[in-house]
Amino acid sequence: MTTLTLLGSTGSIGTQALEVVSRGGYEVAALAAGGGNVRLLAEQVLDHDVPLVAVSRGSAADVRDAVAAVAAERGVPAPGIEVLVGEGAAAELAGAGSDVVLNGVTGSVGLAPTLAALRAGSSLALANKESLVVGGALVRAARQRPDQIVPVDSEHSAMAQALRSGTHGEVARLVLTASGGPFRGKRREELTGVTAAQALAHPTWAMGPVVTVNSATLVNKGLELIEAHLLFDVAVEDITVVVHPQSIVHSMVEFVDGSTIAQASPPDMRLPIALALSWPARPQRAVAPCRWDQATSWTFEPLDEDTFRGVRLARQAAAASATHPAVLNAANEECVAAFLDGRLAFLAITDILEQVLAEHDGVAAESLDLATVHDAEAWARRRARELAGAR
Ligand SMILES: NC(=O)C1=CN([C@@H]2O[C@H](COP(=O)(O)OP(=O)(O)OC[C@H]3O[C@@H](n4cnc5c(N)ncnc54)[C@H](OP(=O)(O)O)[C@@H]3O)[C@@H](O)[C@H]2O)C=CC1
Ligand SMILES: CC(=O)[C@@H](O)[C@H](O)COP(=O)(O)O
Ligand SMILES: [Mn+2]
Repeated sequence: MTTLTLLGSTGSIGTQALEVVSRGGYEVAALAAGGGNVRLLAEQVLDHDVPLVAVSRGSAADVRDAVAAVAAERGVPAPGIEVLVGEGAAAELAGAGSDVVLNGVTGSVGLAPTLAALRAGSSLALANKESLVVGGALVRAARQRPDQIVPVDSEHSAMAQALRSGTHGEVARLVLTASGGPFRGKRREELTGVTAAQALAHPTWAMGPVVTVNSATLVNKGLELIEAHLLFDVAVEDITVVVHPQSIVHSMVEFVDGSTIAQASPPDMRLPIALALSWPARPQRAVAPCRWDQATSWTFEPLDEDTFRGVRLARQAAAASATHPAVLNAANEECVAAFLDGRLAFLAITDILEQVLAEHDGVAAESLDLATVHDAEAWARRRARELAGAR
């Protein structure tokens, strides 16, 4: 049995990971969540017989009471569980050592658990792209072996699979596909008054709110561009973004001989999750493969970078300094929270990111440490809040 520590268990990635786990072969050693949904967490504890739980907010009593309530409803005795509480609790779990740690937390709060899992020697199934983007060279340096980080993000899972077709020196470029989000085809002036509900209506994926808004601004694709650069050691100039509205080709690798290798499957995160858990082996049970007995068409189109500036901003951040990517992400987290609260207009998100990036005094890679990253993030969050408040 492979032991699994699952961070962000109550979210979109977390719940789908537990569906994969239910197919067998894994022992869930520990679960971490924010504490916003202790009822679901308690159900997961009982469903998967989990002895250890962490929550960043709330109390151990809240979790134990919820477990006792669910156990009573099911007519079973409440299991004794260990509960860790606080902002450092997820990292403590990640550092305790499991065969695999799946980081499915949202936001740069995932950085400490990512570093802890790598230092503990666990295989890190990484959905939390923010930790890699923010930590950059620090995360890469924490790896104890080159393949210790296994991507869960659908595009990077696709690239990792396609990269098996050649050597690093044979790669001409990575082709990162984007759905285009709910506003694909719209011009900038048509996006002035769009609401959070409209931005949350993703055309192909059902995901948590932050990554869904990031898909709408194309900031998700910008973060994924930096993620691909860091994971696969390919220059950002050699990564092309192409819009593929069907979300079936999850990304591609073009090799020096002109061959392009693509990975295709219907938009269902259970496949990249299952693959990340069993990597480098393939899961033995298929997750919803493509139907080849029905007419279908896949289309590809260039990204309108003047309307959707998330990718361009990420390219600028990656080129500017070692801390600009962390600043981009931190400012974006603040702007997305304000947008979801109805305090900020959709178009203002990338306007503010552009300004915060331009104002940041970057730090060179040689001087990068965790404190520097945290300082840069704290500055970016303050500045983004000021700019959002002034609008
Ligand atoms: N959803 C998807 O299909 C995809 C997601 N990703 C990436 O995966 C990550 C997770 O996304 P998604 O599942 O959509 O997000 P959700 O918002 O659905 O879930 C986030 C999870 O993180 C938990 N959490 C929040 N803060 C903390 C904390 N401090 N410590 C521990 N757990 C915490 C939440 O707990 P609580 O419920 O208690 O608040 C919840 O379980 C993101 O980085 C996203 O970009 C990548 C590709 C696809
Ligand atoms: C499922 C997944 O990996 C998401 O990150 C997805 O990429 C979002 O879709 P977009 O292509 O619209 O950003
Ligand atoms: Mn993705």
